[in-house]
Amino acid sequence: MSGTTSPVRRLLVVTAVAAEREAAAAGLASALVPGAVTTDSLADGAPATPFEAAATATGPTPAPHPLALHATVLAGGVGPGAAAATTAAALARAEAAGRPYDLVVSAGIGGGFAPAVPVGSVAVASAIVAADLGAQTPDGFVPVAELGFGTSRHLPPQPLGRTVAEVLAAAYGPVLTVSTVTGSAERAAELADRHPGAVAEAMEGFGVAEAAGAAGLPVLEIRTVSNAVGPRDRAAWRIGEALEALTAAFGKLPGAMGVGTEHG
Ligand SMILES: O=C(O)c1cccc(C(=O)CC[C@H]2O[C@@H](n3cnc4c(=O)[nH]cnc43)[C@H](O)[C@@H]2O)c1
Repeated sequence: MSGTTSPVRRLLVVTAVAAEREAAAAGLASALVPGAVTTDSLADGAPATPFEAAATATGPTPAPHPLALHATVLAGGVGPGAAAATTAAALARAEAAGRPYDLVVSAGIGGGFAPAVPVGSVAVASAIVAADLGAQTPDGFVPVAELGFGTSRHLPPQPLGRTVAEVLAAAYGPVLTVSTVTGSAERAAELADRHPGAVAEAMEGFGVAEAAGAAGLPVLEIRTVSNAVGPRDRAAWRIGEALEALTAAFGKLPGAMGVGTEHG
């Protein structure tokens, strides 16, 4: 059961930076058979490589079952533009190779809306929202969709999105994509006011979702919280804690999708 229209056999996970990629890949590798996880970095032109889990099992390596889940974890760069470009390139490359993806996940660390979503917790998107794409007017911000151009949000497939949130014990609500990290209490309050129930903000989700949508693919966003959305205090970001939470979350993801751990 995947919650998408067909079973997920090939998964593309898009993070921003290498530390996030390694954390997500380690979690997936802990849940899948050896060889089922590949890492990639279109941002620096590096080729895809099989992901080697830190603790390698001894004995013969079972071949991944042809129907098992295969995942590629990509570090696609920071911000919605880099995320959209690298995701689109990865999807096109896989399609051309005859191995198209079934599901795309935007993932990494993010800011959590306090106090509901504290540092170290997990957030799963019920909607992936372009929170600062639009126009500033004398009456306030107008989203790009209300200006008559495109969309301002993408909706993850159901019931998969909600199931993943439940299995990951995650806060479930809109995750905002911003091009500028929030740095004041006033801005945090404005975003929370404009997006009731928002659980987190980050910088790539909407870009990843635009590329997935253009390819006709479903998309999820999973964030682990390194900092509170609010006054800027970069020294207080708990990046290590958030990366550990990312590994734990991705260790649970295949089970949440109900797919792909069987050996051949
Ligand atoms: O310095 C490091 O070791 C390190 C390791 C992993 C990630 C980073 C980043 O700085 C990633 C930037 C990334 O983080 C997201 N993010 C995190 N908090 C927020 C926030 O409050 N508002 C918006 N974005 C946030 C964002 O998606 C960036 O891509 C460093």
